[in-house]
Amino acid sequence: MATARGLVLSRPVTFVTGNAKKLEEVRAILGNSLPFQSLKIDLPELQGEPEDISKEKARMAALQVNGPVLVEDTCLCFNALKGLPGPYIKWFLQKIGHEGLNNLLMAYDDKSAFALCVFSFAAGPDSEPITFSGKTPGKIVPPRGPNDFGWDPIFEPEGYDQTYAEMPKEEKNKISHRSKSLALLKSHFAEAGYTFQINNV
Ligand SMILES: O=P(O)(O)OP(=O)(O)OP(=O)(O)OC[C@H]1O[C@@H](n2cnc3c(O)ncnc32)[C@H](O)[C@@H]1O
Ligand SMILES: [Mg+2]
Repeated sequence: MATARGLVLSRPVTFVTGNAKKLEEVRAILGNSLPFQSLKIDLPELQGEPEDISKEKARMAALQVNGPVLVEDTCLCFNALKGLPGPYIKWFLQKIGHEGLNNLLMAYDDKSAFALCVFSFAAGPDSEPITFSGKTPGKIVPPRGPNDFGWDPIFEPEGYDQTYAEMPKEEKNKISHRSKSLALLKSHFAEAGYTFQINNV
């Protein structure tokens, strides 16, 4: 529905993810600024360019939810490997672990990498998703810090001497790929004048 102020979403946005740690971070970063509910579905792992993957995830999620959805896809890209593992990091991590990921770079001096998070928002199953990409540069190091979220122990963001895993959560959330992407999403929602009517649900 369009109003003088912009678009009214009559249903809350559903963040669809199978990853509890992502959800935890998204909740911490968004706080009360953008009301959403969450739904735990493991959407298919797709191939291709990060933005296309994220958009396709949003289309699939919007069909399942039949309403406004938010999804994200996260990549870890090694510069020496021309961006790989990229969107395939989940399988690489699962199969070869932190040590194997370090070993992939053994033949190269360049250990630089970047974390990339691409959020997609679709207003419904018939709407074209829009994407918001956040990127944090860093380097791949032998694991340090608690092993409770993916590749956090082997990613040391540029300008820091701690890995994501060693940083206090609030610190990671200030500089992370995820928070940068969510900052863009928030400004888009503010500019588009989306209004939420979550009390009516
Ligand atoms: O259901 P979805 O949202 O897809 O959740 P997922 O766990 O399948 O996530 P991805 O497909 O985006 O794959 C990204 C991989 O990177 C991991 N990951 C994502 N964000 C991370 C972060 O901020 N720090 C460390 N690891 C992260 C995540 O656990 C996966 O193994
Ligand atoms: Mg996934």
